[in-house]
Amino acid sequence: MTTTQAPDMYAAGGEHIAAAVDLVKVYRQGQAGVRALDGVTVGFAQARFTAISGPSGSGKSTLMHCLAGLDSATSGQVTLDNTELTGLSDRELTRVRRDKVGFVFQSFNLLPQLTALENIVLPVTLSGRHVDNDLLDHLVGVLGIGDRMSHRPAELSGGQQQRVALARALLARPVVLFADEPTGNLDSQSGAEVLDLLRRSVRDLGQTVVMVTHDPQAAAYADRVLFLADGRVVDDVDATQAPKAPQAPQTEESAGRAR
Ligand SMILES: Nc1ncnc2c1ncn2[C@@H]1O[C@H](COP(=O)(O)OP(=O)(O)OP(=O)(O)O)[C@@H](O)[C@H]1O
Repeated sequence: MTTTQAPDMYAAGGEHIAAAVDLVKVYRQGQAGVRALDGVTVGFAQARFTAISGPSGSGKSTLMHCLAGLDSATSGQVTLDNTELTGLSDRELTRVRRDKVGFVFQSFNLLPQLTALENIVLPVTLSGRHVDNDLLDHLVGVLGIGDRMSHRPAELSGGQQQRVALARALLARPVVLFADEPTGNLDSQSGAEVLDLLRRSVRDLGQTVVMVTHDPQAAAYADRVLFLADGRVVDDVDATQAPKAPQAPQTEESAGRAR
């Protein structure tokens, strides 16, 4: 296990596709302030799967929102694909989010009136780009949703809806795909499948993925796990080097199956 907080390793830009330097976020609450991020310096390498983990209220979502240009920091720097987000206007931030960022949320966020296929292609067509049909076919095949393309979200299971959301995010070829508790609304089987698909997008498509999760089993799918506590990075584990990251404790039943 390696604990790293050295700012020079995580200087903005360089080999990192996304980075935060000395990021502070204070939410004002009347006279008081909540220091949700307290000087976070971290970089994310391309084509890696990073989980941001930590207890409730530790700042995971706030960090993700600042990295993705959904929220602005109180101080510090965020860079995404060599663009410094700090200081951009709302309009410029909207463009960065549209062109460079993909999202997968716990709640799927599909448009209910549209079919699965229409949901998947919507962001690309809205941004005036043409749909890469080869990539679309590939994603639909890998995600196993080919026979669901004409269904509306209400006619799909939670796992299928999250696969549609994943296809929608990946089709746009985002610089970084941010996933916020993507398995939070799924049963464990569907959740494991979605996590495996995220991992495959990193391996097969070279996608960079940053996932917020409080679930150690979900975090175990990542190459790297950042742990936050009280708005600070308290541990940074390279899971490709370390012994396999936290697994569910073995039950009598699973031990029996393994025997
Ligand atoms: N809009 C807001 N206004 C005021 N305080 C906020 C706001 N958003 C978050 N906070 C506070 O900032 C801190 C960090 O919140 P954040 O949502 O980033 O944590 P988290 O680790 O994602 O938590 P969880 O796992 O429960 O989602 C918490 O103390 C939270 O109450």
